Amino acid sequence: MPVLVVYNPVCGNSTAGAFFDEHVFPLLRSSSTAIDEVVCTENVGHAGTAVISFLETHDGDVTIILGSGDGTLHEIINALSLVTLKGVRENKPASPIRLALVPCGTANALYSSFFPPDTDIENPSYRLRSVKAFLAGSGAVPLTLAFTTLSSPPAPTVKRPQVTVSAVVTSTALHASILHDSESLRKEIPGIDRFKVAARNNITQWYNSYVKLLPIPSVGVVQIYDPDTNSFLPHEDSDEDNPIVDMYGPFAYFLSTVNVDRLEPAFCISPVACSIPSKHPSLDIVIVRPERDPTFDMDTREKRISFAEKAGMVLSAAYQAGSHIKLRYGEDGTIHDRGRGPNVVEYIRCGGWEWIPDDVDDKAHLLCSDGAIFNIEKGGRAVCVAARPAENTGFMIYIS
Ligand SMILES: Nc1ncnc2c1ncn2[C@@H]1O[C@H](COP(=O)(O)OP(=O)(O)OP(=O)(O)O)[C@@H](O)[C@H]1O
Repeated sequence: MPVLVVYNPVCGNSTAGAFFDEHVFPLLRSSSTAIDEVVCTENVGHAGTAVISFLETHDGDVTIILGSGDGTLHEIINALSLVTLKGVRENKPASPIRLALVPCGTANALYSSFFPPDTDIENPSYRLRSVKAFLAGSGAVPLTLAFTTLSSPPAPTVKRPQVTVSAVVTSTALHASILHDSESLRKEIPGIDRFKVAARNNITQWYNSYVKLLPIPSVGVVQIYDPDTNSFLPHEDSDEDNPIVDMYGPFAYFLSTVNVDRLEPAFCISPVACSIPSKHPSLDIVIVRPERDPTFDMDTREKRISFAEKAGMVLSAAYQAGSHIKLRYGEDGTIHDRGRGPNVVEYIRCGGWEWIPDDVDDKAHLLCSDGAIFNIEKGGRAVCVAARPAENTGFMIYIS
């Protein structure tokens, strides 16, 4: 099986090169694994072009040993989704790409979801688990992908919509604003603390949008998580005759995941994604709408400032093993982890969603796909749908 090594020297704290020299290459040498090519990425987009040219010159099922964060994998997936392969693969059926991940990025959401940390995340033996699974001939699990189409408003000349593919997260609202702002903090704060700084700067913001939740095709309805029974139930507004759920803002938080239950080793934002795995390709969505607060009366600056404390509690609880999904409002609007009041978080499992931002709300037009930021055109919309490529195609991750 052809083996390609790709690592990003500037991801995370810029130590991927040293980690490969000290740990990954010696491990591969000790197991006499033949490496066909090594690529140290030189610029944005290089990982995608390098993988395409490797595939066009090497036949058969390929393994990539990838030292990066989630963003570099995102680049590879998106580069491949845009090309028709030539060379040795011209007119050949697609074959799967198997990945051994080496976490070298800032957040490493995919790695820490497949390998929930039970030790120091800097420990080399923790970081080499996926490579060791590959060397041991273990199985690889297929990734579900989220395809988001960003459409322009209707116009006399039709513009081709933009498509982005996520393997981790597709979000709008607070999370998209955090990722948008945190990029400019990368040099100053190379670690995950830059996300916390960006969160503090955006926490009073609300986002006006109209949302449609689409059913999981094989299930027929949109589902909602019920903390009392720790299970998914049909959403009260979704049945087989009318499965689509209409939802109105303002939204404080709107984030969907595939494949992962966390976005950082300890930030378990969609905790049941892994503890109650979906049998079908689907998205887990975490939504916070301030209007569910029993004390909400109108959207004022004061209300946004006082609600920011509650939004902060939700995010803090996500760091406590994902306990935000159990939070409820008391009658006076205070938040508790018990009681019978409305759930603070609406935790949805569905086949897809549409986000149609209010024209006058600029920040509601931001969309994040695995850290890459997009702007939805005024009058346009974003439609995100989950899919799992057919067996023997797509991307697979070696796990132990
Ligand atoms: N030589 C390079 N110089 C500058 N940027 C690069 C280079 N090689 C790759 N990149 C870019 O680095 C960006 C960051 O990589 P990546 O997302 O993998 O790491 P991260 O952001 O630190 O981690 P995570 O996504 O897990 O938070 C990618 O968008 C990639 O295009």
